[in-house]
Amino acid sequence: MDVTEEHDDSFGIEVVLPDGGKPAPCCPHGPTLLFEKVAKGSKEGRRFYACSACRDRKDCSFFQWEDDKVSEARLLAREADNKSKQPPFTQQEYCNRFRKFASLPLDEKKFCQDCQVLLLPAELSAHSAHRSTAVSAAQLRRPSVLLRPLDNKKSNAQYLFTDRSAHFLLDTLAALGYRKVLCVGTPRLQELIKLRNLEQKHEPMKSLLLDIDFRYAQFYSQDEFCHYNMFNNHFFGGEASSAVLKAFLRESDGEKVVMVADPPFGGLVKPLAHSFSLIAQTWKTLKNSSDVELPVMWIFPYFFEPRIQEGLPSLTMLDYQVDYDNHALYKHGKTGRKQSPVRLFTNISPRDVVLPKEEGYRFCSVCDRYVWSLNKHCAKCNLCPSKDGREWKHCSTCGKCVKPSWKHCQSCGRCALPDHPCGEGKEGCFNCGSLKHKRKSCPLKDSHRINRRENYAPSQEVDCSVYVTSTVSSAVWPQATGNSLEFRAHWLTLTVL
Ligand SMILES: C[S@@+](CC[C@H](N)C(=O)[O-])C[C@H]1O[C@@H](n2cnc3c(N)ncnc32)[C@H](O)[C@@H]1O
Ligand SMILES: [Zn+2]
Ligand SMILES: [Zn+2]
Ligand SMILES: [Zn+2]
Ligand SMILES: [Zn+2]
Ligand SMILES: [Zn+2]
Ligand SMILES: [Zn+2]
Repeated sequence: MDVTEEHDDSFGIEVVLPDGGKPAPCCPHGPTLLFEKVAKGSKEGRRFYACSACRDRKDCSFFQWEDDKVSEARLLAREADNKSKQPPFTQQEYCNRFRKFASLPLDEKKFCQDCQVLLLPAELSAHSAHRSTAVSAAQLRRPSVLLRPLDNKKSNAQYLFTDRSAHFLLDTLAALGYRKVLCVGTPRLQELIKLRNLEQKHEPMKSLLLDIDFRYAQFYSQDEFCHYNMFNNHFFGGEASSAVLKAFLRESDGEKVVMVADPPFGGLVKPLAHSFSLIAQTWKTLKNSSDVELPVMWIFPYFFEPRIQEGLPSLTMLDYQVDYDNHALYKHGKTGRKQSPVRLFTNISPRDVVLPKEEGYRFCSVCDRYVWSLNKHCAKCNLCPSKDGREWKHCSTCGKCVKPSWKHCQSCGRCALPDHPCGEGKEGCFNCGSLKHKRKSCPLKDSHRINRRENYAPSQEVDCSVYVTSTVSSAVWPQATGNSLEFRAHWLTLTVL
């Protein structure tokens, strides 16, 4: 059966986190993740391994049932294939190349746009038929501008911060006294930190970039970049590379560490939370203290709040809207549905993260945090209720605030979109929306999924940009295609035989 039908709710797919038992087979992206396909009505589902990093089989086709017997020959072929897909140079070699490149005269500094590499003089002839550009000293310090953003939406989704968001993050972290920033999938933040140090106006900050995009390895030294996969906490450079992280996390000189992660938005929350916990655990062990937590900022769409809090309960969602240069659809300052859905989730005390007044944020003294201008405090709920940036309204029958587009429906006994499939049980399942069964027999009833009843992800309402697919709640970054929003579900595009 080819499982590309996201509406098929007769089964669900969950990630089974590694428990230290049998090691998972590896694809070119490190250890694969174990998934469990749970069919309707059955307790135990069939398990299979698939790539942790790629949600499209075109990018990584690894598939293996957990109970498959894999022949020696196939294992060898797999190993050879994995090796052939690794970067052409080691981090050490990239550093040596960078040093040589930096010492070249300006007119010999060339970057091949086709191959996305800095070229040394001896390599020029091999790239003579390719498009290449000159590289100024300023460009060399801004790799995120020089490199073409990976637009592979299903795997890398390289959306780069606007100056507004990057500077807000940087200024906030500096003001909070952090001197070491662990940049997980945030290359632009890392380069701004380095540029800020060059200004010599502030106390210098250290940064370490962990990213799967090894093109960044060309620009950084060994203690500034690790080729890393955040879905399985895999260091492609092995022990030497994870030792770099360990050294960075050590606060021996009193320099406070903070981790900032901006994973691809379609990524599964559970493995991400697991990797981040492992990093936090390493930090804790080094600190030799059990009652402190590594300060974290996880940047992700608001509708993942329940999932993130399930994985990392100490994180709180802030109202700040993070926006991106190369994402035309969501920009700060727009209203209604055009606002960016991306927020900060942090264990830093919300009252300490001062959101810019000039952009319309204000402090709510009751909630003890900064909120967006349209997020009005509701005296009845005793909180600032809005999640999506629009002004929510209180429904006295439901006893809570709801989205502005919702109306109270007498027959459903709750607020919903005016054109919702009305009447519980009359038109399919109220839990997941399927027309094939009723709520009582919903196979997803007890699973940890975003419930349609909640204010987050009613699949009828397009504006929340989320598409709930069985147990895998896949948030999907809507792609602007003309006037319509194309929703990309993921993970279920895996072919399950
Ligand atoms: C949404 S972008 C964030 C970029 C960030 N906003 C910035 O401006 O620096 C996601 C980043 O995560 C990286 N990434 C994607 N998949 C990854 C993975 N499996 N492991 C580590 N990094 C990954 C991408 O290369 C990209 O840099
Ligand atoms: Zn893979
Ligand atoms: Zn080339
Ligand atoms: Zn409030
Ligand atoms: Zn209310
Ligand atoms: Zn209501
Ligand atoms: Zn109704």
